[in-house]
Amino acid sequence: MRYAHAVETVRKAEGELMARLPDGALMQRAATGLAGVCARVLPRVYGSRVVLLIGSGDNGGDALYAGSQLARRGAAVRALLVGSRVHEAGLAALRAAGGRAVDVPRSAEIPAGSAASMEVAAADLIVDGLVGIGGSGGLRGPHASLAILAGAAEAPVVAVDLPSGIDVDTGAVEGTAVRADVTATFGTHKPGLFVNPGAAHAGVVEFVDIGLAGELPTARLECPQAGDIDALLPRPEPESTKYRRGVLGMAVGSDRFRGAAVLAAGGALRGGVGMVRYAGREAVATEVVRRWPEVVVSVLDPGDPLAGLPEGVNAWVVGPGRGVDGAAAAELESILATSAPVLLDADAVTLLGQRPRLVRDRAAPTLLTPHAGELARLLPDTSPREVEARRLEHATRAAEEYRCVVLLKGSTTVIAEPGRPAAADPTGTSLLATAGTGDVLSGLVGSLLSGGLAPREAAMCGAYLHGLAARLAHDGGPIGASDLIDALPAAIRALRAE
Ligand SMILES: NC(=O)C1=CN([C@@H]2O[C@H](COP(=O)(O)OP(=O)(O)OC[C@H]3O[C@@H](n4cnc5c(N)ncnc54)[C@H](OP(=O)(O)O)[C@@H]3O)[C@@H](O)[C@H]2O)[C@@H](O)CC1
Ligand SMILES: [K+]
Repeated sequence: MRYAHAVETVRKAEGELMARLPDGALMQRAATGLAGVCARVLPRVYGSRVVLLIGSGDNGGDALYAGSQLARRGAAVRALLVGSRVHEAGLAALRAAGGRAVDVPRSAEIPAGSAASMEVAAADLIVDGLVGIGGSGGLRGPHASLAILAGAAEAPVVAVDLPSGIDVDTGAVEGTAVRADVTATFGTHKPGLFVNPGAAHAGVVEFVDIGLAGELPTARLECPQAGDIDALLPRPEPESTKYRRGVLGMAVGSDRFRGAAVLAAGGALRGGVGMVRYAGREAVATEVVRRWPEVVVSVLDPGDPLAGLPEGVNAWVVGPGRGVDGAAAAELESILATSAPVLLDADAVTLLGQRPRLVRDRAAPTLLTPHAGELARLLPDTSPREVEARRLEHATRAAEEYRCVVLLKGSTTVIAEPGRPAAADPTGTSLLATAGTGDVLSGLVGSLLSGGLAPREAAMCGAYLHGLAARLAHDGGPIGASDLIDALPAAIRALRAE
């Protein structure tokens, strides 16, 4: 598991550790780790041209000390000073090691052909020490110009602690931010490194241990790795039966959206469920069984649909393609009145917006799996754009307001549960941005719920496998939701092989 802490927590932990260490010791640890990352990125240190982008704060100080270490190993190091101040001791160390510093004019534009722009273009490695955890908002003035120049240069960019310009605690990017190939982060990960758009700016994240672990409380955000997911996934045991492995009830699809039912059932079956019990109209049930003969169906009578809902299921998936009419609302209410874990997706989330109490007052485990548009409908005065830009914040808010677990789908899937650290899925990919992938996810996570996982853990495992399956299914061309289903067994195998 990778853990991330908010800025305020990092500052407090650093303060406590610093009080017990000699002056500057923490920065030296950070700088040495950073120099090591830079040395691994460069084909060779000796003779290479390293350009440091240096802002006012200690982030620049880290870069200057790391630059001094690289200069001692024979690199030609240039520091471009762009802040209103500079870390003087770091600058002195760089100069003593043979590095040079250039003052960048504080004007907003850095003209092509200026010394600074030529240095950046000719670099073998660019180190982003513009701002760290003391930054706020998108980059300003010459900081922004340097970030753009670095993005246009051929050299790899190593970000110090985080890519300058991303919001450390949320991953939001408001304006210009550095796009790094590698980020060397100190002491703990920062939430913005795991959540898009920040995560997409961070590149490969390398953790540099500066001895902070003992001072850190519970993480704000967790990012599960393959081993964590493997440890959570239910495994069939010798005495497993289809009932023990889990019976999943599915109230999904409608005459109009039959494919949603087929895809969701496929996600459940390939997710390892013991048995799927599909409940729906005859035409849909027929399609489901044609594609998946192992599904047991309950054909619902349009005159009295609630009477036909199967009993004795371990968990329910409700909503994808189901519609938002009165019958769908009554069905949702009836399923939420049971004591089984329930996953609400798509139309069921929309219905919930008008009836929040259905979930708020529910004692049994409940999981919502909205995309940004659906989540926005659950939160008053919130637009889908705002949800996309600050995913973590909005998922957390919805989980608290509805007192349940929320999996927010999208460019980074995040999972929130009141009183627990949020989780960010690392496997997400734009390959998943096609119709029907959400239906597959609902079935997959439902199967894990029916297998006994708690909603947060089922959501973490489902999101991880879903992204991994997309990557495995991808052979260069586009993929569809059905390909995801086919790739799920390979994703589970790949996890176990690691
Ligand atoms: N604490 C520790 O023990 C350790 C800390 N460590 C390191 O210190 C880093 C934190 O250092 P920090 O607190 O000095 O802040 P940091 O982010 O370098 O600079 C903030 C300054 O930048 C500016 N600025 C802000 N926003 C801006 C914007 N949008 N666009 C442009 N400029 C902007 C603003 O300056 P001003 O504009 O006022 O000149 C502000 O004052 C941390 O990330 C890690 O790398 C490690 O060595 C380990 C030990
Ligand atoms: K930085």
